[in-house]
Amino acid sequence: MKKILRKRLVQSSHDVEVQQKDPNSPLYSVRSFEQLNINHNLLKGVYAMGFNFPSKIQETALPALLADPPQNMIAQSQNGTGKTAAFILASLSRVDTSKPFPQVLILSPTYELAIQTANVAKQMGQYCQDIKFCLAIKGEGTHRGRKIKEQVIIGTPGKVMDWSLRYKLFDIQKINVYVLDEANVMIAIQGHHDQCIRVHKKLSKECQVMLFSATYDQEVMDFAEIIVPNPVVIRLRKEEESLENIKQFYVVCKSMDEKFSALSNIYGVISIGQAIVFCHTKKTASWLSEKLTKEGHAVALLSGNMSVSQRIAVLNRFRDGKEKVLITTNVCARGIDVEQVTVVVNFDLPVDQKGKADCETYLHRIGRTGRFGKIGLAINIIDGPRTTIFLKQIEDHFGRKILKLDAEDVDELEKLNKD
Ligand SMILES: Nc1ncnc2c1ncn2[C@@H]1O[C@H](COP(=O)(O)OP(=O)(O)OP(=O)(O)O)[C@@H](O)[C@H]1O
Repeated sequence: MKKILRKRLVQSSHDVEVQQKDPNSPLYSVRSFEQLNINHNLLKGVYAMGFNFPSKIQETALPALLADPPQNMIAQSQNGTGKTAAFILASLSRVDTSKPFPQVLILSPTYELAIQTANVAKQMGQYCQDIKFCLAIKGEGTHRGRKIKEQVIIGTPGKVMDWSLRYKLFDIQKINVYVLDEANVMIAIQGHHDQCIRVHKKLSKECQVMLFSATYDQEVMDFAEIIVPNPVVIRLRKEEESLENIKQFYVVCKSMDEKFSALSNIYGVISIGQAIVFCHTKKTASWLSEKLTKEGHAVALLSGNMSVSQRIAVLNRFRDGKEKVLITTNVCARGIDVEQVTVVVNFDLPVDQKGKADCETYLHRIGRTGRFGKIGLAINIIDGPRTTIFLKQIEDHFGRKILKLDAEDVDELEKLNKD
């Protein structure tokens, strides 16, 4: 199995350039970054990050976002196709460094994501030394009353609302660019929705609004079109949402012990890259991590009841490859970008509040692998009729077959080579 996966997952280095020439790929581009009229110093940052050509979303969104007058946008593109870079390039292009106050406000649903986005922004802006960044997340105190001078604020909705509306640490009317990353969840989740809308209502009429997400519910889309005036809308068809480069499989187990042993077998193959294992509850996640640790495996656990600093420390260790496996719940399903993740395991399939398969979360979870055209594997563990139905619902929703895999049977594993 190790051999097969190594062949499939690691020898895919030619892929990005090939995919960028394939018109059907989300990485396809006809233009270069130079042709997108990006500021010279930002362009240097882009190249320093190793980006040679824009992806489809970058080349489609940037001309409209950089146009004069600024265009509002509601954009959709698959997981891992470079949305973050698109909105950061557009936002940083609008910063007037002669003005020492916030002009760009980027909201993320979690603090891990806000930190990650801020890091991308700092890298992209590394040659624009006068652009300053400020993180508005839990744990980041500001001295009461200290006005924020940095031009770019990246944070979570609650903290941003506190700093702007409650403590008046910056003037929201002076914000020129307002970005909602993971817009679907920002609008669909009640708490975030209320905070984003309260901030949004205080923006000036001229402020450019950008919504980016890999998925949009119809209600969210309807609502977004009401709050974002005259937007340029970039949408995907349902069948384009799930990525070809992520191969999806399922394994059937009869008991918790079998699930555990299937996972142990899978664990055996992931020394070649890294894996994220998703569980339904914090309890299962910690049970699983204890059990694997007892067997001598180095695993990391990330769950919602950890403190801010613990969560960030766990993610940093995982990013640095200190642990190969991260066991988590939905807290890590969205946006987290760790390039070396080759396998995602759904120890439990995601379920929504109505007791149906949560297809959107499924897509975001498996999108933690297969970043920017890399090949990834998603393995779903099924343990009875209920989860079989969920799997079917997911297949039907995306119109994509999920193949059976026998974690014990080498011939079956050969299937990985054929798709
Ligand atoms: N033009 C490019 N060339 C090469 N790599 C790129 C390019 N744009 C982005 N990337 C890389 O691709 C990966 C995925 O990008 P990013 O995180 O922006 O995707 P995303 O669409 O925001 O994903 P998600 O929907 O999961 O949040 C990152 O590691 C990023 O550095």
